[in-house]
Amino acid sequence: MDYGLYIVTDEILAPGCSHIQIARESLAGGANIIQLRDKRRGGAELYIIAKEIRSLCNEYSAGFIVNDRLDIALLTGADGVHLGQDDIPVSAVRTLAPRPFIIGISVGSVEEAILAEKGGADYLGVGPVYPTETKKDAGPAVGPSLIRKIREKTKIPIVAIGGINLSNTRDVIDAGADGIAVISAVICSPDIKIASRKFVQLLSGKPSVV
Ligand SMILES: Cc1ncc(COP(=O)(O)OP(=O)(O)O)c(N)n1
Ligand SMILES: Cc1nc(C(=O)O)sc1CCOP(=O)(O)O
Ligand SMILES: [Mg+2]
Repeated sequence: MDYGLYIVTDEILAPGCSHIQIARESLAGGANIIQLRDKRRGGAELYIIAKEIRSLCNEYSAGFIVNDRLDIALLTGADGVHLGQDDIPVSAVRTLAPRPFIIGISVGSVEEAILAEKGGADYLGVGPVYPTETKKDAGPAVGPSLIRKIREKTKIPIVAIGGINLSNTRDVIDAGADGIAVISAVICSPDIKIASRKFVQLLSGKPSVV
């Protein structure tokens, strides 16, 4: 899985723009992974949305991850689920979802990262790297130095999240992140496709032409 540009959907930050529209525009701009993240909708609606995003991701050969909802991920053929520290333990999820199903875990310390890797996680969501308004309970920013420390102690891919923008992307990649998970810097921009493309170009080392 290429973790490069990992877009997390959020309809609250983008009034009038649905998860599906966010996914479609981000994919057209070159996003590698879409994570469906919705704390409000029930399973019936999420199931329909997730199925649609699954097929969009297939069109672009991109990965599809569902936040929190293992049931929705499994039922819609998602590539994986993203879990927080308080969610079902990875060892339990594995009994229902063997590899190649991907399990991503949020971590905010070296200790959590080591435990997540030992427990069988496939990647680590490290954050919040920078201050963010998007997730109020994310805790204090850990900075790129934590990515460097986690890189030294673990082997599985690291996805940096929290306050990632075009100006700090280089720093988190240089610190050892395999990808960046972005919400507001893409979703709150006037054009999601163009914003995604700028990140992709930055990650590929090419100068931005848009
Ligand atoms: C890639 C990635 N990393 C971290 C998170 C945060 O997940 P979690 O801690 O479960 O918090 P919520 O997103 O559920 O509020 C993530 N979603 N994606
Ligand atoms: C969903 C999420 N998880 C975080 C964590 O630290 O685990 S920070 C975060 C929000 C990221 O949004 P933005 O790109 O707008 O800062
Ligand atoms: Mg969660």
